[in-house]
Amino acid sequence: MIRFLASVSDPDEALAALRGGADIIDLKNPADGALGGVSPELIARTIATVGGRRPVSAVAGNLPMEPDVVRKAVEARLEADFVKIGLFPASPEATQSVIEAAAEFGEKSLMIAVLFGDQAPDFDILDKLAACGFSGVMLDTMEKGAGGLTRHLSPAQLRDFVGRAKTRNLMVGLAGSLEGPDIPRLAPLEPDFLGFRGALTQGGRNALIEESRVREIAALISGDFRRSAGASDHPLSEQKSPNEGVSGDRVFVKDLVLPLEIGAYAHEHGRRQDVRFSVEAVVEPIPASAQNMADVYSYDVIIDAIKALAERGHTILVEELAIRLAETLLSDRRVRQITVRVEKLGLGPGAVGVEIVRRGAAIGE
Ligand SMILES: O=C[C@H](O)COP(=O)(O)O
Repeated sequence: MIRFLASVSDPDEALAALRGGADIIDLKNPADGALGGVSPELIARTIATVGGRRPVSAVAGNLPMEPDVVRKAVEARLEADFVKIGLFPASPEATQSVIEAAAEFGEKSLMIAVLFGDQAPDFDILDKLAACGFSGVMLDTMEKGAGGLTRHLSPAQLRDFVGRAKTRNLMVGLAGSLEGPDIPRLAPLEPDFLGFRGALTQGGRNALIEESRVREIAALISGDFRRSAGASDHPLSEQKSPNEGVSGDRVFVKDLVLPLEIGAYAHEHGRRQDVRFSVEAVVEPIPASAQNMADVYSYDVIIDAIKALAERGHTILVEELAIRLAETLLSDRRVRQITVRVEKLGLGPGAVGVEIVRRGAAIGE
């Protein structure tokens, strides 16, 4: 099970996170950089408010890699269930001495080391963390304006990190400007927790977190993305072609490209990107006497429906576009089956998207 860590700045936000379904309440001052610390007094008040309903973690702060400074900061925060200690860019010797200095607290609180995915983190340090009594390790990002974790580290690097941590019995977390669409991409790596702050607000990570947004992220994290063994709908089992059994003539529109506001990531909002539509309608056989538009199902109807879709405001998913289009076109009783392909063309690979096949009610779907 993947747990949901929500970073909050005070008791009120802690309650919003708790009500929204966060599993770990993580205290930090987001206005003070990646690991801005809050006072021990605020930690105590938040712990009292949470009242044992969830574990509370606290960051030690944005600290220089000096053993005495880090030791003092951790000592003042031991009331929290976890203390997150940032391993900021420094010489290997300085990093090692900070880890060794923290070793004395391993019995009193669970210590989580934070590495930064945008600062060329050294995963070899995990051996030292395990040897010095750390309970866990996580990745975050330091420069919050420079893109999320998945922009800085490849899927293979993230998998390597999670695997190495687990092999060393370290609890492992991933964070760093993560958004909802990152969850199904990171879930297969099976981290112990995913951490969020910016995605829980409407105006960036310094705005107040909103319970409804916490709820959305909680729902995505608890969703089951894994196929259980022996499931009858195994992808390799024999599938009937969706076109089987539907007869008729075919009217199609191929490769109509329109600029649309579409996408789930924040960077896809407020701009248009090219989307390619291809549609094939299986329709009643065209009568032999057909001579004018009244006798046929026109491809113009398809083009108009696509253009109407492009006029609407921002759409999150290509799937939604495909389904809306299929529904619109199937409302014409002459249409027996619709195949809709919707492709985004601006995301790097040639095209990414979805193709769906839907049948009219009379055909039985
Ligand atoms: O510990 C997790 C961080 O607070 C994540 O913050 P962020 O999502 O704004 O990068």
